Amino acid sequence: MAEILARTVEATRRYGAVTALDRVSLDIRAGELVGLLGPNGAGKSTLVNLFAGLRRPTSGTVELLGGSPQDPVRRRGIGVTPQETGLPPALRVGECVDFVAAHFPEAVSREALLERFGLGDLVRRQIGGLSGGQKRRLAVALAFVGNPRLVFLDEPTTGLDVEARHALWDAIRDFHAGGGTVVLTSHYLEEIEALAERVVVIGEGRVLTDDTMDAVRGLVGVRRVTLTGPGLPDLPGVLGVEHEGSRTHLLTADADALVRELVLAGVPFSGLEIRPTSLEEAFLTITTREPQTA
Ligand SMILES: Nc1ncnc2c1ncn2[C@@H]1O[C@H](COP(=O)(O)OP(=O)(O)OP(=O)(O)O)[C@@H](O)[C@H]1O
Repeated sequence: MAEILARTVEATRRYGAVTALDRVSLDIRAGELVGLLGPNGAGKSTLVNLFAGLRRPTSGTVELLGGSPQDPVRRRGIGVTPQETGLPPALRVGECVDFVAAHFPEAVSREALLERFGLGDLVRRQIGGLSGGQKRRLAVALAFVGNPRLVFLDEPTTGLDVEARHALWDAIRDFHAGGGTVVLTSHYLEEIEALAERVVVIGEGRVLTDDTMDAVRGLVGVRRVTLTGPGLPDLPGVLGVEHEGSRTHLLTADADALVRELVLAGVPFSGLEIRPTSLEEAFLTITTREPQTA
């Protein structure tokens, strides 16, 4: 098994009466690309902040690169893009990168970094004059300046247009392909779907699910069988029926059996499509079901 780069053991974080994280135990291993998914206020940012040493747990322990997340030496091995960043408006883009790079023994080259994040043309531009999307890209790029082993990206592509988002995904994939470890949170399910190999679903401060992307998608076990066909009879194993124009969607746990039934019933149909549940459907099912007692 790969080395554990970050770990929480029974970590709880309270803010006054609010329990933002409730006894969370999680290992992040070298080479993983982990997506943290959960509704607003679930505790995702709190978890990232504990890992990155920006907050301490109320109880339980947090380890980063084999030591304390408060240890500056460990922190030099990671990169972080918080959900909100305030960059100094008077600094030029290149100066800002140089300033952050000065904190790391093995910083990447400024040119290579800005190129990778599509900011090459903006090196002399003052940060105050950047668009919102450009500022966000710079904030994400800064997580990679120190040549980290592990990056934490909290909602990295919020506010970016589709093209910029995809470019950023490529940069994250490149980093991962080169052996880098990534933990990211996102509200865009398609982003988690496009990037993450492992999905940790968090709800009300607890880990509800921690599994591979495929397993999370398959968790619900429901398939959607779509076809065009007039007057479908009642068929066994159909959990739900939806109509959309001339198309009918049949939800079932056993698509193979349903198709056999359709054929045996001699129903004329066309345009048969079978689709696994989307991450969105799985996510809604996981986060709205009764919490399991620990
Ligand atoms: N500094 C703070 N003071 C008080 N309460 C806080 C603080 N930070 C977070 N909380 C509360 O802790 C809970 C978890 O918040 P957190 O920001 O970790 O959730 P999140 O999953 O990142 O949400 P979002 O998707 O909206 O960013 C929320 O109820 C939030 O209001």
